[in-house]
Amino acid sequence: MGAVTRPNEIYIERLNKSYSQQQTAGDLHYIIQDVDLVVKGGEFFVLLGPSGCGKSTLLSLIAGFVSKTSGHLRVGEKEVDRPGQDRAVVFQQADSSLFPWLTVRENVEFGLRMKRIPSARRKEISDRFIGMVGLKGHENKFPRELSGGMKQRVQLARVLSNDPGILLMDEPFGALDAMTRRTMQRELVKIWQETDKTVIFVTHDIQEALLLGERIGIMSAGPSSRITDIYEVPLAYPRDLAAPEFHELYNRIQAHFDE
Ligand SMILES: Nc1ncnc2c1ncn2[C@@H]1O[C@H](COP(=O)(O)OP(=O)(O)OP(=O)(O)O)[C@@H](O)[C@H]1O
Repeated sequence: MGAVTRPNEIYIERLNKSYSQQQTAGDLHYIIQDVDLVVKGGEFFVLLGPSGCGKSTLLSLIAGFVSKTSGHLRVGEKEVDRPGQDRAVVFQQADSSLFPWLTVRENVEFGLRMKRIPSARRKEISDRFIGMVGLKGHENKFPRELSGGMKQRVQLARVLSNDPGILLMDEPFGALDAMTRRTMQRELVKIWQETDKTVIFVTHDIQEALLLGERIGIMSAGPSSRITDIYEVPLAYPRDLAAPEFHELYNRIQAHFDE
């Protein structure tokens, strides 16, 4: 018997995606081609690659938003063919995912309300995650009254309150100013350490990848993009930007993109 698969483990083998039904194997019009990847349950994995290489496409495949052309894609024991409550996506722009007519608390509790969780329990859960993302005291504000960083925190609290085993994050801090971005990166690491979720985090920023990931998968430029290399990051959290090991890894990864 093989090892027991955790429900928040992701298994990808020879995964292909083409947006045209007419494409056949070997055709250069695949967006991603022959992607192999296993992400362990509870792991923080970063997908790093140049703009347009297919990072969001791979994330959307894992989310079940788009269907694969061929290959295997499993979450736990199940082949992915649609979105599921075991996976949640955090997008770059919180605006498109928050309801402007609901307060911070109502936005965070939205999924719980849909699941008909009683209000006392909803409040307990939303209090926990609003606190965790540092929004205590802002519960009754509407999205229009919040900064970009605060909206992104609401999005994260809402996703966490639904308790998915897997967080799929598509450049979630890309639109934030540098200082807010650093704070959010630190807090995300803390939240991940507290909740044992699997995180797949998409970025094209090497420094961000090195601050966050236990492993970093490098995607080649598209079309027919693949994960060409995987780096282990053997540095303790919180990561020290000034450490020589950090610079050394940064330079090795940068070299991929200079070729
Ligand atoms: N619905 C679609 N139909 C056709 N082509 C698409 C579709 N969605 C994405 N693509 C193409 O797939 C390729 C990869 O796009 P994707 O958004 O996955 O890249 P990315 O690495 O996330 O880029 P970025 O870092 O700029 O967000 C691009 O060439 C894009 O034009």
